[in-house]
Amino acid sequence: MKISVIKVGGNVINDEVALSFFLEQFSQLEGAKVLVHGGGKLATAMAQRLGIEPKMVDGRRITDADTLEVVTMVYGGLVNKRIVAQLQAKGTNAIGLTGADANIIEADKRTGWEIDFGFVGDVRKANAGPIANLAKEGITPVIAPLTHDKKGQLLNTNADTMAQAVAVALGQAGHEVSLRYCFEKAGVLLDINDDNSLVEELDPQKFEQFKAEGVVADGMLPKLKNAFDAIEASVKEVWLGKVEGLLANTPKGTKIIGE
Ligand SMILES: Nc1ncnc2c1ncn2[C@@H]1O[C@H](COP(=O)(O)OP(=O)(O)O)[C@@H](O)[C@H]1O
Ligand SMILES: CC(=O)N[C@@H](CCC(=O)OP(=O)(O)O)C(=O)O
Repeated sequence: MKISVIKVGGNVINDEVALSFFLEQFSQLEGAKVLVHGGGKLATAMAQRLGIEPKMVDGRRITDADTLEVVTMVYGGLVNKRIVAQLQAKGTNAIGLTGADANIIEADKRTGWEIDFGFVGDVRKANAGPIANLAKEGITPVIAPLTHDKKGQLLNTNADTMAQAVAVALGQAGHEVSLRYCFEKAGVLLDINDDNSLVEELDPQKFEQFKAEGVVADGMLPKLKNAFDAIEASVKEVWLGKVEGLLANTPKGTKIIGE
C-alpha cells in the first residue's frame, strides 16, 4: 500500500491558525496516512505555568519525573486529542495513539551520554502492523512523541525520530512510504531568514558541507539525520518544508537524496 507519514512540529502546533490550515491540508491528502506530532513548545509553556523550570541542553529537553508528567499530559493528552477532534471535524477518521499504544514503538531509556537526560527514550523497534491495519480500515493514526520500555516506563521521545522509525518500519513491511517533515520554513535554506534560498535537493555530501559551513544548525541537524536515515533504509521519498508546499499534489520543499 502507498502511505504518507507526515510529521508536524511545535511551531505549527503552537499557532492556532497554522495548525488549522495544516489539518485542513492533511485531511485533503489522498490515500493512507499517518500523522506524527511534536509539541515541544507547548510542553515548555505548560511546565512554566506549573512552576517547573524547563531544562534544555543544546536544545534537548532534560526529562525529570515532573517533566515526564507534563509531557505525558501535553503530548498524549492535550495536543493529541485536540488534533484528533479537529481531524474528525474535517472528515478524517483519526485515532490518537502514543508509541506505547498497540506497542507501536519500543524504546530504551537513554544511557551512555555525558549528561543524564532522564526519562528520554531512544527507539529500539517500531511495529508497523497495527498502523498498517488501522490505515487499511480507513482510520488515520495520530501519534504522540511518547514511547515505553516494555517494563511499564513511559519515555519522552523526539518526534522527528518517531516519524522516521514509523516510516522505516512501514517500508520494511513492504509499503511504499513517503515521509514529509512539515515545519515553518520552505525547507533547508542557505539563509535561514530567506525562504527564497531553498535547497531543492540535499544529498549526504552537501549535508556534510552545510554542517561544516554552519549552514544547517539547531533542530535542523537531528531532523536531517533522521531524514537521511529514512532514505537510506526503506523509505521511498523524504521531503522537508512548509505545509502548503509539502502537502500539495506536487510537493515543493527540500527533497532528500540517498547515497
Ligand atoms: N539551513 C536551515 N534551513 C532551515 N531551517 C534551519 C536551518 N538551520 C537551522 N534551522 C532551524 O531548524 C528549525 C527546525 O527544527 P525544529 O525547531 O526542531 O523544528 P520542529 O519543532 O518543527 O521539528 C527551524 O525553525 C530553523 O530555525
Ligand atoms: C526527547 C525529546 O526530544 N522530546 C521532545 C518531544 C517533542 C518534540 O519532538 O516536539 P517538536 O517536534 O515540536 O520539536 C521534547 O520534549 O521536546
